[in-house]
Amino acid sequence: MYDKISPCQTGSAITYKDGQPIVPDNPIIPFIRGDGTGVDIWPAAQKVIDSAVQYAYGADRSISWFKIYAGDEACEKYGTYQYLPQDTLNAIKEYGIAIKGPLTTPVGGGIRSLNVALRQINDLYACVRPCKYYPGTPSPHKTPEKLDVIVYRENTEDIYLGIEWPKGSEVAEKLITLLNQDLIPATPEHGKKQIPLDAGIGIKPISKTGSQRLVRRAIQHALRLPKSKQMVTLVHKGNIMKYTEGAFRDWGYELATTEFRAECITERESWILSNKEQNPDITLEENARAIEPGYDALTPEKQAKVIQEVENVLNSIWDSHGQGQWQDKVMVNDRIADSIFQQIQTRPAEYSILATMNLNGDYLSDAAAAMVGGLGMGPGANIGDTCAIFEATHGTAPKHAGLDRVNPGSVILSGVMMLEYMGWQEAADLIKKGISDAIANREVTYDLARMMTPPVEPPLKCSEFAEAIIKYFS
Ligand SMILES: NC(=O)C1=CN([C@@H]2O[C@H](COP(=O)(O)OP(=O)(O)OC[C@H]3O[C@@H](n4cnc5c(N)ncnc54)[C@H](OP(=O)(O)O)[C@@H]3O)[C@@H](O)[C@H]2O)C=CC1
Ligand SMILES: O=C(O)CCC(=O)C(=O)O
Ligand SMILES: [Mg+2]
Repeated sequence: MYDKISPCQTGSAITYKDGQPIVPDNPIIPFIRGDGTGVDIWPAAQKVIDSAVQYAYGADRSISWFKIYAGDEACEKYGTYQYLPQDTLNAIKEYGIAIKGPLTTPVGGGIRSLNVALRQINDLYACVRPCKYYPGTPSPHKTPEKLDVIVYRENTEDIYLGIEWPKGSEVAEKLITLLNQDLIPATPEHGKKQIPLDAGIGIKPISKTGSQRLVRRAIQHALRLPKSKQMVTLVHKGNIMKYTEGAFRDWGYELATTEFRAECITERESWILSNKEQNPDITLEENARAIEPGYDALTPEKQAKVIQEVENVLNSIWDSHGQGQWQDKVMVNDRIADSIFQQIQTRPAEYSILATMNLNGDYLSDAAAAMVGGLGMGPGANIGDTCAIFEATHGTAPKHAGLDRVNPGSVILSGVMMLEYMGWQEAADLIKKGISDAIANREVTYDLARMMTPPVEPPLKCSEFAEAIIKYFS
């Protein structure tokens, strides 16, 4: 089954039942070291994870690491341009869970992202990136402790599908001509718009299936959170991209109010119900006016639609969700993407799970990580129904590569997510304690050291930070 690698002699594979991993006491877990700073970070992360498992379970549990290859290391082993060998794909499929360091993607030409390819090939449709504050972490934000969000990023479609053509290529010109001469004129809403002939063209598919399976996972996750954090915000730019990003929002609400009807309340429904709770005699029209800004300026048809919406909500969920019962449900709301970037800064405590499409999620997860200490503290998981790959939010940070200086925290925290996913909570908790204590004692790498007051000098090396975390297990 494998060409140039040999699976571990001890241990067995993680399997899946109904989307949940079944984890033996000695799982074989494939790992990709990664390019750039992967050479520094991965050994540090592996050491911390192994120490935590050993400390928590003694001889009862251990991980058998299976080294697999991608990126530069794969080309060295498998030959030129062999960035993602079949061996690697086979191992991930066979063993069900993998963890990886970052992999380089060139800008402009060159290979397409290996990171994205791994997600698409394994159908890891939910990219889960928690951004939570560890006390003592320096932050550019005044109240970083108020931010505790999880970005749920759709991971398989959107422009990351990589279907695009460069300016001047035969297909781009053909497509532009077809659009300009045929499809755009045949669509009245597009008027006389035309695409410049010297445009590159990219395709942004957002499907109902892809959107709803992501939102489904986000709602399921919200249901496992404490009541005060049971919120899912659908983040989109649906005012501009109506049939892709706008549709994502609509499909999200549709799912919440059908499949999760008993468990969810939308923000608008909550306004309708609470208006009636505060004033049992409120008319449908008064209620409609209260929930719809600019109601009086609407056409009679649009006003009738809002009134109908109020009536439908009261008829369908007053008994199950009214009289305050909605306050115990998962709150599903939506925000326009540009606005959420300022909302997490100005009103961080009001958000919990941010469910969004691929590009928005990519941007948002870096921005949210910055608020709680930077990319050195941003873990992530790519989750599907029969496979999961854990990796940091950050990339290869090439200027720091090989210097033993970057923060391994993101990959270590991705390891924490992996341990939690495996149900090895004791080991995960030990690492979280180790990180908290190391930061509280100002034992940190350069990125956190430079933001502390006074700055920590000299900062710990990458490998020393791992040692410090392990030291604080006891
Ligand atoms: N999943 C993946 O594997 C990803 C891969 N990439 C790829 O990585 C490459 C480099 O991308 P780039 O845009 O530079 O983004 P990076 O995330 O690699 O780095 C940007 C900056 O973030 C900070 N940073 C990143 N990692 C750490 C860390 N572990 N500890 C402390 N600070 C850190 C550094 O800031 P400073 O220098 O200011 O201290 C660094 O210069 C590209 O090829 C990109 O495609 C990008 C994202 C994800
Ligand atoms: O694949 C890459 O090179 C970049 C991906 C990325 O930025 C991300 O997944 O956050
Ligand atoms: Mg990114």
